[in-house]
Amino acid sequence: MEPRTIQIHDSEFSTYIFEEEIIARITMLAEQIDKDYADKQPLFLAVLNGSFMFVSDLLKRVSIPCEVSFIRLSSYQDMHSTGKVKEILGLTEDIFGRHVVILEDIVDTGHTVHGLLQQLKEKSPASVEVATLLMKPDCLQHDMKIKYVARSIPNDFVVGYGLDYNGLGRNLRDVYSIVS
Ligand SMILES: O=P(O)(O)OC[C@H]1O[C@H](OP(=O)(O)OP(=O)(O)O)[C@H](O)[C@@H]1O
Ligand SMILES: Nc1nc2[nH]cnc2c(=O)[nH]1
Repeated sequence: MEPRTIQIHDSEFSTYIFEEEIIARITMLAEQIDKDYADKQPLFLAVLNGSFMFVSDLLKRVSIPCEVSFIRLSSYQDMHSTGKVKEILGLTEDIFGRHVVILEDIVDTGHTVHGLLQQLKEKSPASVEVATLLMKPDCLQHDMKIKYVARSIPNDFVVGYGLDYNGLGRNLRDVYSIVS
């Protein structure tokens, strides 16, 4: 496949993970989830916005009975200045006793997923795991295990396949990495 370079806002990006590889990796992830969650009827919780393409391509390939729901996380400053805390918006399901799988496009510092895991665990699910398209292991700032990772990447800013740069780039079929 021919590499392509694009401009988004003030920055240049180059093709990094092509659609074919993305789909192949997602297919493997779906097979693993099918095995691990057979007879468990998991509830997939997709974290918007960035996860929308990943969620669509993953769940088309998951064949066990399952449910899916979409949540957003609103950021606000904690009163005690411990950093950003994120409140879950749109979680209407009762997750008590359920097998929950969080779906993310990327785990970078891990702040988002870590905060979400803490809040979900307070609601006593039977289990909670995370499935992410991309992960930057060198950036992770929390001691946590991400069970399902389609692709690990270095610490470079990426766009495409749901991920944006200041609002643009989510519609790209491939993942692009920053050049300059
Ligand atoms: O591991 P972290 O450092 O917390 O970064 C990962 C988060 O960043 C992105 O979301 P963003 O807040 O950009 O919102 P979006 O999904 O609407 O683009 C991504 O979708 C993850 O939720
Ligand atoms: N678009 C985008 N969003 C992110 N959120 C956390 N890391 C990233 C990244 O590399 N790209």
